[in-house]
Amino acid sequence: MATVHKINEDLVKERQKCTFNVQELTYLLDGGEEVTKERREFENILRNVKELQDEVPEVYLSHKERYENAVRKTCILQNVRNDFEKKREVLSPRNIFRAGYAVIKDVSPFFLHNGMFVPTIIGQGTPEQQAEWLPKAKAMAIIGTYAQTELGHGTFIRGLETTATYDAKTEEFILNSPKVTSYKWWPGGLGTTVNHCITVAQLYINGKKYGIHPFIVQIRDLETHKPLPGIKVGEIGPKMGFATANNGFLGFQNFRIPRKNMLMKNAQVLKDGTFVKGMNEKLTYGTMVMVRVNIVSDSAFHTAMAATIAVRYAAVRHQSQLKAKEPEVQIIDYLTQQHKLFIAIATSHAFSNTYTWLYQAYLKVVEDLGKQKQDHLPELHALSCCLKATSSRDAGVIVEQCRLACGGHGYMASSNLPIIYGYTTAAITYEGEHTVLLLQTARYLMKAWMSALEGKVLAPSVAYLVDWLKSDKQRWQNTPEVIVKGFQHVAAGKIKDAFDAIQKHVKAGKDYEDAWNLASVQLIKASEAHSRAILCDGYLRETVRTSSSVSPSLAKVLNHLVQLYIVYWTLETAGDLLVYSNIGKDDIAVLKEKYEELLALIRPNAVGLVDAFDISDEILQSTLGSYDGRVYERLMEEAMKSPLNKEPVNQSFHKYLKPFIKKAKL
Ligand SMILES: CC/C=C\C/C=C\C/C=C\C/C=C\C/C=C\C/C=C\CC/C=C/C(=O)SCCNC(=O)CCNC(=O)[C@H](O)C(C)(C)COP(=O)(O)OP(=O)(O)OC[C@H]1O[C@@H](n2cnc3c(N)ncnc32)[C@H](O)[C@@H]1OP(=O)(O)O
Ligand SMILES: Cc1cc2nc3c(=O)[nH]c(=O)nc-3n(C[C@H](O)[C@H](O)[C@H](O)COP(=O)(O)OP(=O)(O)OC[C@H]3O[C@@H](n4cnc5c(N)ncnc54)[C@H](O)[C@@H]3O)c2cc1C
Repeated sequence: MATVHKINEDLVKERQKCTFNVQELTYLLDGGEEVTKERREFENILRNVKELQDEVPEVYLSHKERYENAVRKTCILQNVRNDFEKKREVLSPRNIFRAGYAVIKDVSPFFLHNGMFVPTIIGQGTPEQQAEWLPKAKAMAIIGTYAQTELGHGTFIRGLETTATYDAKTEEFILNSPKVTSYKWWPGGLGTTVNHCITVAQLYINGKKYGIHPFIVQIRDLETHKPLPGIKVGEIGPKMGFATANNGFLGFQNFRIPRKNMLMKNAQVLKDGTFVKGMNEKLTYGTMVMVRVNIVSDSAFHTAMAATIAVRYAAVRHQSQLKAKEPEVQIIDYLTQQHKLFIAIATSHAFSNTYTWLYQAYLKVVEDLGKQKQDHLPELHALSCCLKATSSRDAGVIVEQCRLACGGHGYMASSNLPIIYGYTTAAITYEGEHTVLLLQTARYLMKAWMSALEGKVLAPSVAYLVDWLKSDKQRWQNTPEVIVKGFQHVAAGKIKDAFDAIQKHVKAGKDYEDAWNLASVQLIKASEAHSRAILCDGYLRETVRTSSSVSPSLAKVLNHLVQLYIVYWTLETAGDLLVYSNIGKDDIAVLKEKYEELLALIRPNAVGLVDAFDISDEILQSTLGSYDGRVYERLMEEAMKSPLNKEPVNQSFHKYLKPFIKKAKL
């Protein structure tokens, strides 16, 4: 039977101070009591699967052992999930995603199967293709990944070099990787796990190029798992993080696949080689849009994990004295510590709220596309690009800030902060590199600005440009609503500046493309400002909306958090607000005080707020962040698991140190 330990006294006191019902907030964050119950039930089942407990912590395993262990546990997880879903509803993707952390600790080698392979079959396959592959993929009779990026190209996907040449005689495509730069590079699970993949390749028919399209390709024998003839596949080696994601490379040599393996929901190739264009060639990029939306949710979760670890640790840790002769204080009582940590809690809420409406917008576009309507696609693309870029970047900064807030112990692998950082920082690059996505949104913003100048009606997310053109002289007030308008003014001002900069370069004789490049620092700043305005506006609206349906005590805390978020970003971007809005120096001084007041208001609820994320110890995997606060005991227990502590004298002493010391001359 597991030993039950006493909860750290500081944490007990912190929990007594909490002014709201933690459970109520958990239900709200999960999206309802039923979702929480389902999640806890599944997590409880996993907790009791003995084979999922590691005897040796993963960090001490070799690269190979770590991968093999991850595959072993992923298979168990999948079986437990299948059994669970036989009896009940299908688990929500968010609940699966969270539970995965309790099992794999790093990134699952099946991550891309569920995250992109299955969604691409759904999003890009015809009903017949779905009928053929979906049941097998969902049951994991076939395991796949999404192979798009190549050694030579990740961002500029129109430049991909893998070719799929149609042979009308045999009704097949012939896949080839003509150069080393055309090898697929990065896909998760590709290394040694999957037997299928979606390959994105340049389509050629009768010598003519028709752009990139997705193909479903079997790459390994289903029985022996050996690469099929014409396939060269392997793992790319260790990375900064993603240790068990099993990222791989893949090359083709005259590898033939049947015509039906081109996913043809959009464009099609008929038997005789006739190419039929789709409604919009960018629909081929659909899976990426979906994942970018999901990354906003991932960012919320990673921020919540880091906040939970760092806030609990800050409540348990005592260091230095505020006043001489008084006991050392909990480090959470230093205002600078609160400044580092409470924004982490608020940021997670901001991203969760944003994800809620962004996901709805995504579903609406998918529904519209089913009816051949694509009016809202450009707006969704622009929103998903800048919100993915900003949320992943902010999450990376916040996780690192939480690590630093834990002092030396934050640097321990057993704090789990390094692994969480490895994950969040990767998301800044994958699924569309940060700058590149901001520039995609900037394209949309430049067009929106033109339309605003022409007096056209704009999409809701950029409608503030019209308001700004009509009257930008709103009297400043230090209320969240007016501050959000201020962020919109900053965005509008930066959009105008970037637009004018392009025009200036064009008037001076530059090509539009060169002018764009010359203005691109301003363009990304405009995109960032737009993103911040969207985040603050959406977070505020959602909080106002939910506040009416929760208890007054919870509504009050939610209101403190959203205000903190908005005031924090006002102070961070005060220079921009001074340039582009009517805020004055005196308003900033008032807001500094307001910020300090908000830190004080949140202080008694800090532990309650992270408890409400309801991230179990098995998922957190942190010596510093566990629910019971046994920080020092856990640090010592984990240290004792080091293989170097298993023997009193390590053999290297006899082999090297002893002769070395003996030789040393005094
Ligand atoms: C509290 C929270 C709790 C829990 C959290 C939990 C849960 C979440 C739940 C589930 C999560 C589960 C899983 C996560 C998901 C999966 C795993 C994630 C990651 C895995 C690892 C990573 C995988 C990858 O990286 S895959 C590869 C990704 N690659 C890229 O992203 C490439 C980036 N490049 C591009 O996209 C394009 O090249 C481009 C930069 C967009 C440029 O394309 P192109 O040259 O063709 O286009 P132009 O720039 O010329 O623009 C022309 C025109 O097209 C418009 N356009 C472009 N793209 C799109 C689009 N996608 N849709 C619509 N329109 C588009 C563009 O705007 C231009 O329009 P205009 O001409 O009008 O201006
Ligand atoms: C952990 C991880 C997992 C991944 N998993 C997968 C996967 O499963 N499947 C898959 O297909 N891919 C995957 N990728 C690849 C990933 O999608 C790409 O690395 C990413 O899209 C960035 O492309 P790149 O590497 O070509 O960067 P590059 O485009 O070469 O970027 C290098 C620099 O050039 C700049 N740059 C490039 N183009 C422009 C431009 N037009 N304007 C201004 N600046 C520019 C960038 O801002 C950046 O600073 C993964 C990557 C990582 C790190």
